[in-house]
Amino acid sequence: MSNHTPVIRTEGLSLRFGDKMALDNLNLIMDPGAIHAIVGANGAGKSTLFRILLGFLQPTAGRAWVLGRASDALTPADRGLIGFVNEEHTLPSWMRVEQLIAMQRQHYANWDQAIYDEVIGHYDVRARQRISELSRGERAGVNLAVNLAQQPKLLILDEPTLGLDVVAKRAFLEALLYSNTTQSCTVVYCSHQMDEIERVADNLVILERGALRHTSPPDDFRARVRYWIAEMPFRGPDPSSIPGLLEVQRIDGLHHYLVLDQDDAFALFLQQHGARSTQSMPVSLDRAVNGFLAKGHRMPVAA
Ligand SMILES: Nc1ncnc2c1ncn2[C@@H]1O[C@H](COP(=O)(O)OP(=O)(O)OP(=O)(O)O)[C@@H](O)[C@H]1O
Repeated sequence: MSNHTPVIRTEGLSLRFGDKMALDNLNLIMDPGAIHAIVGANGAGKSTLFRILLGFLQPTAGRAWVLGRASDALTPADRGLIGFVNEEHTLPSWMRVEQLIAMQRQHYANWDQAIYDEVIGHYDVRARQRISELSRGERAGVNLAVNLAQQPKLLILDEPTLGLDVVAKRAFLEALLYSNTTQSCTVVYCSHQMDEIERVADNLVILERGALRHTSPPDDFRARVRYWIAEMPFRGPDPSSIPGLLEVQRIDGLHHYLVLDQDDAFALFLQQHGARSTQSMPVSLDRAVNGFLAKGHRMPVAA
């Protein structure tokens, strides 16, 4: 694999469960050496994508490559270069931490004890403790430390901080961000927590109902969404006629609009519909992504 080979590539990747498309003609390229965040509403297809990439599921159509290899032809050596952490932090509960480390060290040729020690330094975990005795946050820490110490080329983190408190979340993110491993590996980070995405991601990938809706640095996506407030004595334009509309609210006689891909011409549009004054402001990534995803959310079909 050359330095420029995408770490993950999919072409027309589709997976159908009955009449539901979990992945729908997904074309994705993830370059090496960055932290890519994948976001999408529940059911958008994120876990399905990971299961295909790891070779656990076969697509209905299309193909996927991981580290330059077809995902259905990964060798044990390829798998040794891929780390995977999900929210369950499944580790052998009966083992002591030191036994787990000894086992991993034997199994992974690239094991780097200094990386393990550095990452676990963010946690108060004793080598003699059994995995079953660890708190959820500590188990997440051991899981991350073990995965980073294996020095993977690709590390997939699927909602790794789910169920962790604020302190444990912070420890997890700091351990991840300040680890030397992440300088040399590609991380795919999947989360619903936009504050985490904002902190870690170089690249933002938005999935909606199994299809790719956007990919760019997070700030570029944030810049696509703006918040407008218009003072409008009348009813205002029909929402279906408002370009790029994601959300509309009327608060104290002011009309609030969240819109996608609208430049200053949007002020003119509002003025033409009776706005006496208009004001626009940027939004947080959380607001931008959630407004975007809420717009595409399925509504019940009217009877
Ligand atoms: N084994 C299965 N059988 C039938 N449908 C499935 C199966 N696995 C997933 N699906 C469907 O495929 C879609 C994608 O599911 P997936 O778990 O990949 O979503 P997700 O983006 O990971 O969601 P979440 O954020 O809730 O974890 C969903 O609509 C889900 O109902």
